[in-house]
Amino acid sequence: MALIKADHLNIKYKKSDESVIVDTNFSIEKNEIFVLVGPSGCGKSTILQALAGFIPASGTLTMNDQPITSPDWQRGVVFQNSSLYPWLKVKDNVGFGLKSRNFTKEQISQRVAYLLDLIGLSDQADAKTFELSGGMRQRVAIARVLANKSPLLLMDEPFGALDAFTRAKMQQLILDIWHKEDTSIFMITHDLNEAIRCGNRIAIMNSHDKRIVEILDNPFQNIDIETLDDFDVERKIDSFRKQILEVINQ
Ligand SMILES: Nc1ncnc2c1ncn2[C@@H]1O[C@H](COP(=O)(O)OP(=O)(O)OP(=O)(O)O)[C@@H](O)[C@H]1O
Repeated sequence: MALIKADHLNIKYKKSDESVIVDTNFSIEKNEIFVLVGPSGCGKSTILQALAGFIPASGTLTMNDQPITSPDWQRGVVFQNSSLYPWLKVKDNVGFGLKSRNFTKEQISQRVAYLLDLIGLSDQADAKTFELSGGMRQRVAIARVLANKSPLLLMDEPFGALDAFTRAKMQQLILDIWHKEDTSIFMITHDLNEAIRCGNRIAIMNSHDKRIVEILDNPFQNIDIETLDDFDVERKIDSFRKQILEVINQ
């Protein structure tokens, strides 16, 4: 059974007459990284918001066969500029969501310590978030969502505001987390190299169809394109990138 199922999905914003998403179909399997790419304004974030339960959609949209009707901890969201609680220490930001659920103090502090180690910020546990760099803040935002053990992470351009070097490190971090944690990921990116490095499957939208028009299996997941020096593989990746671009520009 697919984790997420979207059948004949339509999404329309309240104050608008026209649907932004029309009759789209896709599923997200358990433990997959599903990446969505497409031109600016095509409706990627709109799909993510419906998945999060922030906005209503018509058609079928289910998680584990249950309709998605409102936000809940089962779907954790990371935005490009996720806001943290500036008055709380790093460790309290990470553990914040757990306090409202039935966990003991001991369980919370164990989970927080594990996550800080996972994101490489154990030394910053007592720092305030404004003392951190952009990349560090984004790592805390990811850990805060992971703390809930959400079966699905929804990431909207999570590394869009970071420099290329930090971005590459964050992509590796996401892959490491994905290997260690029992989670699935829906990620939006503008960066095709990022899509090819991280996605198991790459879903593609163009600027006019208002739906996902193609979903490709990615044979190159986990390959660090930036440091690749195998000419033959590089050529194949280049042709895969062109294949994606052709669909985007259809
Ligand atoms: N709250 C809203 N109310 C009305 N229309 C909206 C709202 N949010 C987005 N839209 C419209 O929906 C369309 C899709 O926007 P969306 O943000 O989903 O695109 P996107 O593919 O994520 O774009 P980008 O890559 O630039 O972030 C756009 O035409 C946008 O103007």
